[in-house]
Amino acid sequence: MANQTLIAPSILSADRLNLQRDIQAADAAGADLFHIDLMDGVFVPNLTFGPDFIKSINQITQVPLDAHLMVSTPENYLDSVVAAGADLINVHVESTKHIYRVVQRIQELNVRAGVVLNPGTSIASIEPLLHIVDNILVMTVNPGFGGQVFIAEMMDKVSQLAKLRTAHSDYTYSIEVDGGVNEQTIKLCQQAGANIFVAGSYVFGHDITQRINNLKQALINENS
Ligand SMILES: O=C(CO)[C@@H](O)[C@H](O)COP(=O)(O)O
Repeated sequence: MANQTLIAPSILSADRLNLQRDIQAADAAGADLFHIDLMDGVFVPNLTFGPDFIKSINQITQVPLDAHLMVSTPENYLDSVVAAGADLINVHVESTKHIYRVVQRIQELNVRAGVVLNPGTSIASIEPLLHIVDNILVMTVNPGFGGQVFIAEMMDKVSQLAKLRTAHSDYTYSIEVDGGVNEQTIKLCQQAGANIFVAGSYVFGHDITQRINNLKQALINENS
């Protein structure tokens, strides 16, 4: 996962009444990772899924699962999210008083640990974590809702993180982007140095196979 290019459809935008259909369509279309947003209505003004939901998804797909915890006190959910089958857990810096301990705990549970930077959160806030984290998720919208407009200014943050990783041999994190990713913005994200691309409303509610192919094609064309 560290340097692999991964397309991660965000389940938030899937059809709730036809979740299995949408997830299996994305799986068949070559989704590399499913991004699952857990929101508690406190850390962000929206409510979504809990650990049981991750468990259900894990039963219908072999695709690895990326749990994005938009909850206060994420330490309360780590064990159950891991037991449910998450392969990567992303935690917001502001959501806990003990972000270093949370990262360590996720890794003790043998799961990849990521930290999330909101648009208003600086790289400096995670500087002490850069040598231990497995992933950094750069939010390219404000967290809480699908279908928002991509904030292009966040590309500076992505390129700084990529440069820091090149400059430090002990930094091994992958760089994930989330919010407003489509066949155009994905190219900007890749140019800046991201390798995991979350896309919700661009993929779901449309021809899922076509949309995932478009994203993959945009990356191939960008490379050639
Ligand atoms: O974390 C979030 C929203 O807070 C995302 O994962 C959204 O699900 C992305 O949706 P789009 O911006 O791609 O529609």
